Amino acid sequence: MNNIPYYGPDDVKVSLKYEELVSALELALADFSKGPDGGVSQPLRATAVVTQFNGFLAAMPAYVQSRNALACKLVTFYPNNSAKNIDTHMASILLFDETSGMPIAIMDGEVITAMRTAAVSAIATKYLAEKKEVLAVLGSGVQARAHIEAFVKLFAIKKINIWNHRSNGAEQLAKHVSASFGIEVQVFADVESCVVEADVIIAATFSTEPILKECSMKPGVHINSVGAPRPQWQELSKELMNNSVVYVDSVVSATQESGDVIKSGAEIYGEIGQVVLGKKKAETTRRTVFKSLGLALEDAVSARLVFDIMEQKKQI
Ligand SMILES: NC(=O)C1=CN([C@@H]2O[C@H](COP(=O)(O)OP(=O)(O)OC[C@H]3O[C@@H](n4cnc5c(N)ncnc54)[C@H](O)[C@@H]3O)[C@@H](O)[C@H]2O)C=CC1
Ligand SMILES: O=C(O)C1=NCCCC1
Repeated sequence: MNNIPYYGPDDVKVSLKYEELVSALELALADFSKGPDGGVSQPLRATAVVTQFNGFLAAMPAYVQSRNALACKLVTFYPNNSAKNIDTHMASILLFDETSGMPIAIMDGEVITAMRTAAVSAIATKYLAEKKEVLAVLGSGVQARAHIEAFVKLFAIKKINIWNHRSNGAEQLAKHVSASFGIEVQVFADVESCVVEADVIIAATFSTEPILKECSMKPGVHINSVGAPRPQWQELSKELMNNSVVYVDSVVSATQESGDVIKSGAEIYGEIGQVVLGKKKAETTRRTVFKSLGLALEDAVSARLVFDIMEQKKQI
């Protein structure tokens, strides 16, 4: 592993553009949902649990043939870090040459994790949301911010509603959004008022209990839920899950990792890759939930994009 390049968070930020990420990930998710013929190899992530510190270390390897992307992300998530002002997620990605297995780059995985998760929610939203003007965001951390940045870039968002269980987090995010994008932003003290007029809802919290429950929502509202990535954790209620058409990134991941799916017993209608392929209907008039667990293939494709762009820059 001598002399392989390291790409830090700033390199990743300048390399990745949401439009390009969405196109690349849409095709890779479709490849994944083709099954064995799709050229994607991705085992369920292996997670070590550090019980006494409420911490997790996950290994996420994947190969995506159509993108020449072979990589493994190592990611820790420690929900209690926020009280200590330390990042709750830390990640590194090792990229390999697919022909020889030789490591070719190591890079920051935190920016990639934020951007690719938001990009995948945007793909689900593109297909499943009838309207995309009013966005309700539950949570005010890294994912909430990345989702707002991606959605403002990709859709004609007119208003953003924010709720967080600690109101100062929501206030801070609202200030950032208003200063950066000049869009109307409102902070809400309760989830119900935050979501009532929304076309699209993002749930991106570290909650382990349902925070979004049955309440007054637009009939065709689309919900992206990216939190609750453990089998015992939930951020959506059982009733909400059972009264929605549920799409996932991976049936294997959702049925083994998602408390929202496992504890509700809700039926999964299909994978978002099957929607991209036209094999499952994109429901837009009924309420839809996209349950995202996060897939290693998303990291591999993103890391390969960063590598190719950084290599091109060296040639100039
Ligand atoms: N689906 C995917 O691909 C990915 C999912 N995630 C998950 O998304 C969620 C958010 O991640 P980040 O924004 O990076 O984390 P973060 O630590 O930056 O933000 C967490 C947010 O949840 C809030 N929160 C904490 N405890 C809560 C509680 N008990 N009830 C309600 N809200 C609470 C915090 O105030 C904060 O707004 C986490 O569950 C994380 O593991 C993270 C990366 C990728
Ligand atoms: O996909 C990821 O990366 C993660 N997903 C959920 C937990 C934290 C990391």
